Parts: sequence; structure tokens; C-alpha cells
Amino acid sequence: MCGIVGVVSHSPVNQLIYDALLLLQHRGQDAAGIATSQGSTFSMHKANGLVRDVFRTRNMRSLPGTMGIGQCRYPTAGSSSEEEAQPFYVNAPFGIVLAHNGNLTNWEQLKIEMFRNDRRHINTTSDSEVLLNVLAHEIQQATTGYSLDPSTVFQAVASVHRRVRGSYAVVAQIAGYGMLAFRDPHGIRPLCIGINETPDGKEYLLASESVALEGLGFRFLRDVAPGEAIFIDLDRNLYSQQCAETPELAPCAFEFVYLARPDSVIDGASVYHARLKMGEYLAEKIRREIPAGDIDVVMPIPDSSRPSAIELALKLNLDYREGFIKNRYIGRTFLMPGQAIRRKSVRQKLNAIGSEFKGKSVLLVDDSIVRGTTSLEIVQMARDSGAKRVIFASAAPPVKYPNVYGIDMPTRGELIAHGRTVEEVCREITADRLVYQDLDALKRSISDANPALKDFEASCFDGKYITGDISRDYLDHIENVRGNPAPMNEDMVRSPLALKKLASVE
Ligand SMILES: O=P(O)(O)OC[C@H]1O[C@H](OP(=O)(O)OP(=O)(O)O)[C@H](O)[C@@H]1O
Ligand SMILES: NC(=O)CC[C@H](N)C(=O)O
Ligand SMILES: [Mg+2]
Repeated sequence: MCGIVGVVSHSPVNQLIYDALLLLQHRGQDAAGIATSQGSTFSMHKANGLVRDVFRTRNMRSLPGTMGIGQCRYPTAGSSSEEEAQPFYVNAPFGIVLAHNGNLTNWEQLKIEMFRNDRRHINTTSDSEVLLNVLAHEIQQATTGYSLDPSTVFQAVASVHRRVRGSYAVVAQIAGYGMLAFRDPHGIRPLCIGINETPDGKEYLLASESVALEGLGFRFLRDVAPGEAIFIDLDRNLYSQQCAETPELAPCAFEFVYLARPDSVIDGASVYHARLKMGEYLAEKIRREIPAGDIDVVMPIPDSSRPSAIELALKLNLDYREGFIKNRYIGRTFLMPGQAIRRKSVRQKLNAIGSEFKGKSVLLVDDSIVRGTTSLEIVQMARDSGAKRVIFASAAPPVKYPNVYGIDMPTRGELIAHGRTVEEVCREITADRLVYQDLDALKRSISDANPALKDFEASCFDGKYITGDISRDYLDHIENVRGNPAPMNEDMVRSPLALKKLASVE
């Protein structure tokens, strides 16, 4: 996932976008970028690093204008090179900049198609640059003359929905015309809009999570609906339209487990309340599986599991203790690139308070176990600190299948629960007992937070890919590309063989 933000204001937006990106930093730690517009001129700065490191005063000064977009990136396609930091820019038609959260599953075909049909060159291996070019092409197709009205923009988004597969929450600016935002037909990745009434008139803020609206004093208006597009023109008139043929809300369940901040509300469900419920349902399962008296104390693995762990302890009437202290200057380890750095960071990030473990049977609660990096290290640390028994519980079900919709877990082999039973995972992480949440209970936790939510994108738990285009061959292909750092590049697309194939199709 990544964090995206778009602002239409009456005063300079550079600081506002910067502050919004800081509030969305937990969604992407690899790169950050801002593009603003003044008149019909874009200014942009983007680089690898955390938001606070990417933008210096001189960079901020060079971002004038009252409209702009920003992104903090966690790569899920292509590479983590600086060229793939977002936003992306394309000069025709009109000039468009775009920031994307999500992951396209057919970007490689689209890339070939665009070269074949339009001789459009995509300069990176980023799916987001492909998405921008598809949007640009469709705006070009829908436009006659030099003017661009909202209905033309919506027509173009409808065509994007028809061509593009996967997940996408998008903010884009069209030079001299306005701000566009849209969400894929399943609403897999989140996007919401807030408003601020000022003496000069209305201002709008679009963001991945509601925490960014609240933090910047905007009033939450609503979530962008799945398949919907919103266009705000230069006079701050807001237009919206459903652009998908069969929109069906199915937000990503993993947002509620781990990705989003607990103080955000996504599609009407409070992430915090969903996590409390996960703790409640997990407590019921533990009560069924582990004899009362076998647990002395419950401990969270900071940070994301806290709400679930607190509620679980309360429901089981057990002591709750903070046995691990987190170094607040280390980022989220799951989002880090590469297993070696993730493993090292767990040790640097968490340290045990020995006295809390000595001679005790501890129940460690985490929100999820993905690669097992955290759990393996943590169980070991608990033992080293003198724990008598280490029981591990996960507020999410086993993560068994790759995610192709914007969470970087593309290979089956890296997932500790893939092809393993619960007992085998328990042995791998060297715990005495392991209890996982049931998938049905996870879904109920989120539905309890908003009963209108019934469907979820939960493929990493059940292997069901909602976009219907994910075959075994595709997963094998992704494993080859993402599991092996040499990505599919331009040379492969333009290889004599690929071009010959294209010629024979034409
Ligand atoms: O099984 P793994 O591959 O280790 O992944 C799962 C762990 O990674 C995340 O923590 P992270 O440190 O990223 O962030 P947090 O501080 O928000 O918990 C998550 O909360 C789990 O603790
Ligand atoms: N996690 C995301 O949303 C990533 C966006 C896009 N797929 C990229 O890799 O840049
Ligand atoms: Mg964690």
C-alpha cells in the first residue's frame, strides 16, 4: 500500500500536503513526492526516503500553487528506484500528474498494448506509470477540441475501469482543469474526501485515510465509492459520477488488520473498533483451545496488535502487560525492503523487559504473522528473558497466499503459513502453542464495525482473487519477477521476440 493525498485550496498547499503525507507515512516508507500546480504549470519533487528526509525547505519553496497531490510509496511493482517514486507526469493530453495506491495485475499487457497501438513509451517498470498513460490515452480519446468538461473526464475513467485490472485508488491533476480522484470498482484500497469551509470558499482534501483529514482540520465528507470518480474544477466545483459498470464494495481486509492507522475510519468502519473485535473473537477461540490457568499474562507485539491484545486480555480476565518496548525511531519492519533488513530491524525495534517474563507463561498477541520474521525473533526474546512458556496468537488468520493488490507479499515461498499446518508454523516460530483467528471471525470483526460491509478482499487468507483474472500462471510469473530482483524491463517488452510477436498479432 501507499499513502495518497490531493488538495484543492485557496492558499498554498505545499505544507498541507507535506503534513498529510506525514500522517500517512505508515502506509509507505520507501519514497515520497509532491506535485503542485500554479496556473497550468506543475512543480514536482520526489525522492527515496521518509517524508521528513525527502523535503527540505528549498524543495518546499519550489512547490507553489493552491492545488496539489502527494504520495508516500511502498513498492509493489517494478523496483524501488527513485525513478519510480510518485507522482508521475505525462505531458499529453493537457499535462497530467498522478499518484496511485494499489497494484495493477495487467500492467505488463497494457504496457505492450500501449506501445503497439500508440507507440507510447513507458520509461519505468512501475504499474502506476502505466495507469497514468492509460488514463491519458482515454482522456485523449474522449476529448474533442481544447476544452475538458467533467463528463469527458468521467467517460475516460469509465474506459480506464474497462481496461485496467487490479486495485487502484488514484489522485490526479489535469493542468489548467482540476483535480481528479477515483477508486477501482471493488474499492479495494481506501480513499476518502474531506471539506473545509473558509471565508474564501470551500477547500477539499482527498486522502487514503480519514486520519489525514482529521489531522489537518478538514471535516470528513464521505468515502469515495468503489468505481466512482470525483472531479473538482479550478473554481472548486465538485462533480462526481459512478463510472464502473458493476461496482461492488470489497475493501481489503488486511487494511483493518495491519495497514491502516487505528484512528482511521475506512468505508464506515472504525479500524480501532474492528481490531477490538478481533481481540474479542480471538479470546473466544483461545478460551476453547487453551485451558484456563495456562496463561499468566497477555502481551502485545507493538504497535499494531495493541487494541486486539487489550480486548483479548479483558475478555479472558487476564493481566495485560507491555513486555516489549518499541524504539519509536524505527519504522514498520513489514514495509522494509528485503528480509535481512527486516530481521535486523525487529531486534533493533523491540526490546524485552526481562522482569515481565521471568518464570511466566506468556501469551504474545500479534495482529498477523506473514513471513514470521517478527514472531520468530519475539518468541526467542521471550525465552531469553526467562519465559516458562510462550503461546502465540494472531488476530488474523494464516497468511497463505500472495497478495496482488498492493501489499508486497508476492511469493508463496516467503509466507510462513503457505503449505504448512498451524502446528508446523508453531514449530517454525518455536512457540509452545499457536492460535490463529478464523477468517469468518475476522470478517465479522470488520462487519461489526460497519454492518453495511459484507464483502472483503481477503485473498491472502483464502486465495480467492476478487478481480477474477488471477491464474496460477500469473502467480508463477509474479513470483519470478518480484521474487527475483531483475524486473521485467523495457528490453523484454521491446525484445526482437516480443516485437515479432506483436507484429504477428497486428
Ligand atoms: O510475520 P512478519 O513478516 O514479521 O509480519 C508481521 C509483523 O509485521 C508487522 O509489524 P511492523 O513492525 O511492520 O509494524 P507495527 O509496528 O505497526 O506493528 C505486523 O504488525 C506484524 O508484527
Ligand atoms: N503499495 C502501493 O500502493 C504501490 C503503488 C504502485 N504499485 C507502486 O509500486 O508504486
Ligand atoms: Mg507489528
